[in-house]
Parts: sequence; structure tokens; C-alpha cells
Amino acid sequence: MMYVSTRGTAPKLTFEEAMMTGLARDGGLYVPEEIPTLSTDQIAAMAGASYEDVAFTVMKPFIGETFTDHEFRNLIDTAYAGFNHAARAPLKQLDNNHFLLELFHGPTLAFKDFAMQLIGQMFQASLTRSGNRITIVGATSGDTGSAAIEAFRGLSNVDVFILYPHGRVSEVQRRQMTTPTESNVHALALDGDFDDCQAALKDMFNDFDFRDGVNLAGVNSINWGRVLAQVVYFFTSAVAVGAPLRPVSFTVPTGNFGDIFAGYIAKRMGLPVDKLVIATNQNDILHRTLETGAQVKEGVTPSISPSMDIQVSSNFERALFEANGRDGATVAEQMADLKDKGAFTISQGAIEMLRETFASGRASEDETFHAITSELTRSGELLCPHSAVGVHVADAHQSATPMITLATAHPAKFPAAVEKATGLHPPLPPHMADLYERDERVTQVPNDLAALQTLIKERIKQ
Ligand SMILES: Cc1ncc(COP(=O)(O)O)c(C=O)c1O
Ligand SMILES: N[C@@H](CCOP(=O)(O)O)C(=O)O
Repeated sequence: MMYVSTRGTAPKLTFEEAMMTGLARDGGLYVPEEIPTLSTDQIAAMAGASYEDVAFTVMKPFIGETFTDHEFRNLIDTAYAGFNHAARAPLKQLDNNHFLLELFHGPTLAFKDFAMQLIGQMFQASLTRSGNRITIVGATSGDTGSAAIEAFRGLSNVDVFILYPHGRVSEVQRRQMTTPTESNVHALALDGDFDDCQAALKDMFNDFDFRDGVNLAGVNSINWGRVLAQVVYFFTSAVAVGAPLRPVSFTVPTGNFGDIFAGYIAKRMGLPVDKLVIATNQNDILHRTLETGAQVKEGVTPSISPSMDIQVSSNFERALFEANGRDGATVAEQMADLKDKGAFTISQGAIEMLRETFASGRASEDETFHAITSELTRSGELLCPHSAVGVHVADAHQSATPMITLATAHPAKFPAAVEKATGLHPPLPPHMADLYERDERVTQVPNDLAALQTLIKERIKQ
């Protein structure tokens, strides 16, 4: 299995090379040259299997010769051993035909742990073989950063720098990133929004002297390995409500489009998915894109679901690549227009293809608060604001097909919003109970590429 860039001109890579490379050298994102499919019998056999069994079946066709079956199975088992729920991704019934997929039972209480814990294992196995040392730089609106730090803290052959938007993540998210004491962890509070953090990260990848000089690696969903690991729970949950015998729809709280793109891959692999519903907060660029056929960037407005405060949605590029018939030149033009003019248009054929697969909706701040309050009454489930955006949008897309909404974070990561909506203060789990007493260590940085690169180079010399 080889991987190709969405912009068409970077070299083809193996799974391991694509995983360790991050952004393609033409600025694009790596995707598999072909998307493997699973048979109906293989999907049916997932009923009653463990999460780890399903993970192996789903991911194995993508990894080529990178790991033997035995190695890969061990990496999967180790990755999920620290999860706080035997099912890893349990499914709760909210009402008759609406289910909630709880993805927050990992160590940092967000869905990012599913991929990041596995990527941590795969990176370590690869680095042990090669003897290389790498510098990970990650951009986060709150959850990727803490999950990455958790997966890579204390490793002697990895430095991990996390750029987060100063003042725009929740206090719990910030403390998760600023309180680890390991010297290979560097939390950087950038003077800007998440889009600025992600743009700086991509600029670092596109500066080949810097990239090669520090041996830059990426653990954002730029990295195909991140998307791949997230495909698994679409299978486990769909099978639990009747797939492959009956179709299922998903609503996915969306920002950088990685999670919902994983759902799209599951569909292409043969999972009977009816609709994939994009749920956005007031930063609704993706909802507007689907409605109008043009992507027009506006400023980011801070919300109570801060992890989705994103306008430049990185993985939408992967969807565009598919919608444009895998024409990398068109994608490269559209991405250049987005960067230079703040907008691009999608052809009629491509937007029709996107609308066949995806639906969309948005939740205002009031609707998000209301969803938290009313879900507590309806099912007793305490939602985080991101999951509440999902539930609000899903309720408007109900049909005879079962709907699964992804609950992407634990409510205890966003106690202020949850308490305002319900009067309840969700407690942190025992392993994080003293989070507020731990000392913080963070460097405030300007939104200036050269200054960031200098800081990173100096830190890794120490
Ligand atoms: C809690 C939470 N929900 C939803 C999202 C959106 O996910 P994606 O960026 O994959 O669309 C994020 C950020 O990625 C998140 O942290
Ligand atoms: N919401 C994310 C933003 C980064 O997304 P990623 O999936 O590309 O890592 C976050 O919480 O950091």
C-alpha cells in the first residue's frame, strides 16, 4: 500500500514513511493510493469482537509491511490498555433511534487519545528501528495537544512542542498541556487563534531547511496515521446498531475535519453509512461550504466549544481531493486561493459528490447550552459542549436510519460551560484530581514564524 499527496506532486510513500513525514513536501496531505474494502462477512464478524480485534481488522490493510501482524497487534493492545472502559468506545442510547458514542475514556478525556495513543506506540517502534531522533510540533485548539503530550512525554528521542492559542482553550485543557514536568515537553501559548497555530505548523513543514534540520514530525491529523486510527470506532459502533445488515448515519462535531473524514473512509471501506452529518459551532465555515459550494474564510469567533473554533479545516483538503476525482492540481489551486484570497469555489460535480455523502448543520451558543440542559433531562447524559453541538445537529437530521452522534470529549474538560447549562460541576477523574494544584510551565510566543523556529532550534540544542 502506497500513499499519495492530495496536491499530486510529492513522492509516493509507504505507510511508515507517510506517518513519519507528516505534511507532504508539495504542501498536501497523504492519502492511501487505493482505499481497501472489507467484505460484508468481515464486517458482520465484528459483532461481539473486542475493540482491539476490530482495530486490527480495519487498520491492517493500510499499514503494508510496516509491522508484522504480531507486532501490530501488540502495539494496538498496548495503546488501548490505559483506557478507562472495557469497551473503549461505549455506545449509549439517547432516545429511540439516536445513540451516543462516548470517545472520552482515554487518558486525556477526548477522542484524540484513540489515535494518539496508537501513534505514540507506532512512532516508538519505528524510531527504535531507525535510531532517529525527531522534533514533533503540533497545533492544537485544546485536545490534540494534551493527547500528544500524554503519548510522547518522557521519551528520550522525541521533543514535543505544542502551539495553542493563548487564552482560547479551557483551563483544564491548558493545565493538561502546561503541567507535565518532563523536559521533552514544551507548551507554547501563541498570540493568535488556532488557524494561526496550524498555519505556523504548515509553514514549518514547508521550510525544508528547518524541517530537515530538526527532523520535523507531525501528529496532527495532517498525519494519515491519526485519521486511520479514528476509522475503527465507526465500525465498532455501526455494527453494534445493526450494520452491515442495516445502514447507519453519524453526526460528527467537526473542526479540522479529521474525525468525519475517518467516517468517510469507513464508508468507502464498505461500512453501510447513509449520511455523515457535519456539526459545527458558530464557526460554521464547513456548513456554509456545503450549502453554497464556496469556502469563504471569516475570522474565528471564540465559543464554548473551543476545540472547534477553526476556520481553515485541514482535512477538508482530503475530501476535496476525492470530490475532484483525485485531481491534485485542482486541489493545489483551491488551497492557494484559500491562502491568498481567503476563498475558493468547488465545481458543480464535486459539490454534488460532497452533498451525496455529507449533510451539515450548526449550533449557536444558545442552542449548545440548551442541548446540554435538555439532554440531561432526556437521557441523563451530561454532554461536553462539543458533543452537545453534535446532538443538537443530529436531532435535526433524524430519520428511520439509526443515528450515532460522536461524544468527542468528557464534560469535565469544560466545567464552566457545563455548570452554566446544568448547575452541575463535572468532577475530574482520579488521575487528574490534583490538576489545579500542579505547577504550570509555558512559554508565551508571538505569531512569528522565524521567532518560533529559533525558539525550537534553541530548545532542542539544550
Ligand atoms: C472535543 C472535540 N470535538 C470535536 C473536534 C473536531 O474534530 P475534527 O478536528 O477532527 O473535526 C475536536 C478537535 O479536533 C475536539 O477536540
Ligand atoms: N480540535 C483539535 C484541532 C487540531 O486537530 P487535529 O485533529 O488536526 O489534530 C484540537 O483539539 O487540537
